[in-house]
Amino acid sequence: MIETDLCIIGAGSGGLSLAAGAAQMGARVVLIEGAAMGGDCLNHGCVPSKALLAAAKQAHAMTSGATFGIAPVVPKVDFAAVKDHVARTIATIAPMDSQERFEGFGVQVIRAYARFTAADEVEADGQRIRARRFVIATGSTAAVPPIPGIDSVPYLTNETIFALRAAPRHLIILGGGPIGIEMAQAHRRLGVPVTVIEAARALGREDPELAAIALATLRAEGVEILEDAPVTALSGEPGAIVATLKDGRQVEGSHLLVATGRKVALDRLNLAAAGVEATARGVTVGADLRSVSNRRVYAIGDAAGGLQFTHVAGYHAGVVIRAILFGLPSRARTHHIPRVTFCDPELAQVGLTEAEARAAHGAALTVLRTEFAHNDRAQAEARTTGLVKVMVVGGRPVGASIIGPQAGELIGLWALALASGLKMSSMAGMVVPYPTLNDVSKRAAGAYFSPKLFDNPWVKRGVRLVQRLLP
Ligand SMILES: Cc1cc2nc3c(=O)[nH]c(=O)nc-3n(C[C@H](O)[C@H](O)[C@H](O)COP(=O)(O)OP(=O)(O)OC[C@H]3O[C@@H](n4cnc5c(N)ncnc54)[C@H](O)[C@@H]3O)c2cc1C
Ligand SMILES: NC(=O)c1ccc[n+]([C@@H]2O[C@H](COP(=O)([O-])OP(=O)(O)OC[C@H]3O[C@@H](n4cnc5c(N)ncnc54)[C@H](O)[C@@H]3O)[C@@H](O)[C@H]2O)c1
Repeated sequence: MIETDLCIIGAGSGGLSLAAGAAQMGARVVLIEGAAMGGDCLNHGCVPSKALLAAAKQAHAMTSGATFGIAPVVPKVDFAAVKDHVARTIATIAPMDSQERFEGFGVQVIRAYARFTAADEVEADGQRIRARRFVIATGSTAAVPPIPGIDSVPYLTNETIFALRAAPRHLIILGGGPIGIEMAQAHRRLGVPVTVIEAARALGREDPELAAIALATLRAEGVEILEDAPVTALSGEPGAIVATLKDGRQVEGSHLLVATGRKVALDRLNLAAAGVEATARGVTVGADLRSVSNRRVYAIGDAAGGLQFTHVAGYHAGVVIRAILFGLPSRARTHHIPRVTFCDPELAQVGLTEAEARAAHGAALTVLRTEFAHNDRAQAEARTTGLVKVMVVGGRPVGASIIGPQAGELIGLWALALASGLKMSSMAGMVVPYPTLNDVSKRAAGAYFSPKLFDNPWVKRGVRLVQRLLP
């Protein structure tokens, strides 16, 4: 029997952040991981997908230099070597998440799947762990839709696609969410024919105007994206898979990637033994991320049933650490959480989209827009596709949407503004270096004040009066 202050189940983005913080601040911590240290993000998610996208971007650059006077060439893609780059990236980052590093912090790491045996006890690898507090940080896995025939055809998920060493002859991707869209563009740029089949609207959570720009770019690069196209049956054999759509159309491909959303990983936990309530979305928690039915238990990251991002899992770790270590009240908020789909151009959002802001604030809403085409750096780099939209209520931003080069970097400024409740005057008053892409954000903020300054007869009268009086 191990007695400890804090037992964390799952050594992914959330569990690792919490374990490192709690142990370094003096708590006795047991961390239990059933598979690879680092969880989805490192092994099957963010890291491999961004490494693959980077290789794809390099390939694309070779085909798109004509504007600069550089003759396009068809890149020779060594698919296995691309995968070596992906594997190397994971291996280089892995020591940060390793068992040894965490043991160095004083964390007791157990490599096995954990299950609750009582309200205050879990079992893993034959050991019983009793703790003052438990944190469920078990993440999620690919949700596989119950399409007739799906069990009779081989399919890939995020856990298997990065291990493919040979380029698919034709990749069918089921689902046009962030995973589907990122994987579609990455594979297409590496020379793979790709068809995305989306049951509803691709990038359906994003501002439709911005999503349309991303989808148009993918289509122009040769990705076939079928929307409102539910699949009614899957058939075929390895290397020749057929998806039959509701309207009777058939799509044939060599490989099938299922990217239709996530299922929280709670099955192995035997939650009933601990009286921890959960739904298909995740552990039932309040804003404090504490189980509503067992106050010893918290849930963070994907398992908490909300936004599913690595930075959210890390943020959740910070929220619960306050309560668990210091007994202080703390609540997770969402209004300042950014998200990025790392297609090219990148698509980034923080706070409310235009439609959400209009529904919430009606006539009090002002929407500001600036296009990358008005940005000198974007012009110099011939990367002018995209725009920034800022939703403003009462002189403060309530949301920002960006599609364009480095949107994922640019959204950080607006995430800070929303988190800190900054006014538009602070954003407009900021001095950014010239020429940088960040000037699009400053320009958008400036647009909030331009009509008040430039189209205002009182300002003009005031200036004329002062000019008459000044010596
Ligand atoms: C392809 C893909 C790309 C993504 N890209 C991004 C991105 O660019 N940016 C971003 O912010 N997010 C991205 N995400 C989402 C991100 O990976 C997740 O939101 C994040 O990993 C969640 O962290 P977590 O700690 O909740 O869970 P995870 O990181 O999944 O960790 C959970 C861990 O718990 C372990 N576990 C499960 N059950 C048990 C048990 N009973 N006992 C012991 N251990 C257990 C698992 O083995 C796993 O290691 C991506 C996801 C995918 C699939
Ligand atoms: N860049 C990032 O931050 C990033 C990248 C990838 C994933 N993620 C995280 O992982 C989560 C999961 O990503 P995802 O893309 O798998 O899920 P998702 O839920 O975001 O999108 C799934 C898409 O599949 C569609 N779909 C559902 N069932 C279908 C079916 N039977 N046939 C065809 N289409 C179907 C849905 O309409 C939806 O558009 C994301 O929501 C996000 O939180 C983040």
